[in-house]
Amino acid sequence: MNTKPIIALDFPSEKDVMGFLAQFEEKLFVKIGMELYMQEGPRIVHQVKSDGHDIFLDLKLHDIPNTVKSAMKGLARLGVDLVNVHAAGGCAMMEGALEGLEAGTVAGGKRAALIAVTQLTSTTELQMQNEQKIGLSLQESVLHYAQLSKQAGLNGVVCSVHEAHAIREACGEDFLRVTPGIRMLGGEAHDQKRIATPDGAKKDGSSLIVVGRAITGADNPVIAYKKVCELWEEK
Ligand SMILES: O=C(O)c1cc(=O)[nH]c(=O)n1[C@@H]1O[C@H](COP(=O)(O)O)[C@@H](O)[C@H]1O
Repeated sequence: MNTKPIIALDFPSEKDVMGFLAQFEEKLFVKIGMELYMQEGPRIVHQVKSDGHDIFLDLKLHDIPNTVKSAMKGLARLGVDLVNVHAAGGCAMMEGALEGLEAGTVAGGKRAALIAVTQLTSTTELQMQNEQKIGLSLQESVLHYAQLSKQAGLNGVVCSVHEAHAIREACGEDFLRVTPGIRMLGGEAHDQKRIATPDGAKKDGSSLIVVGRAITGADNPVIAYKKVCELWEEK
């Protein structure tokens, strides 16, 4: 899989996205998430794909197994590269997602990689214990969800950089550790709680990084992206 930093296209409209992408000369790996997809639907996926970019479609499905299976079957037809669900939906739901993805992938086509969100990078250990009533440490909870996702046959997880190393040890190098919550040194965290720099992510075992506001909110997004790439490439 393409290992370029994934740029989160958290924009409200097609117009904003196209204006943003027009600044770049190279083909990118981008993430289309809820904000954009809820406004523009499958059309924006087709458009970004036809411009030659790789796509992580981040809709974080979380429902009963049958519903997720059917929804994933539909998403598979969009021909994206990476999709996700919430691991909290359970093993049967994740197996359903995989079945749907396989059933919906066109014959001879490449199936999207399927990953599961463990604990959101905006969650702290205290919040997890108080609000979700999970009596584990955050590291243990993330690791548990990673192992459950692996058992269900998924290709990896979304986690923070802080858990990536332990997941690689437990689940193997090929099991993807996709890490959002990426900030430049001293950059504003916004709503993220478990953050790291691109070079920290590389060092600590991320397979892929997801970067939104550090690039999209920069005065010059192309320069910001290049800086992230340099740090990510440096081992
Ligand atoms: O699944 C995700 O992509 C995701 C999971 C997670 O735990 N944390 C997280 O921030 N994300 C997404 O990653 C992006 C991070 O954006 P920034 O905080 O602006 O870099 C957003 O689009 C989030 O929806």
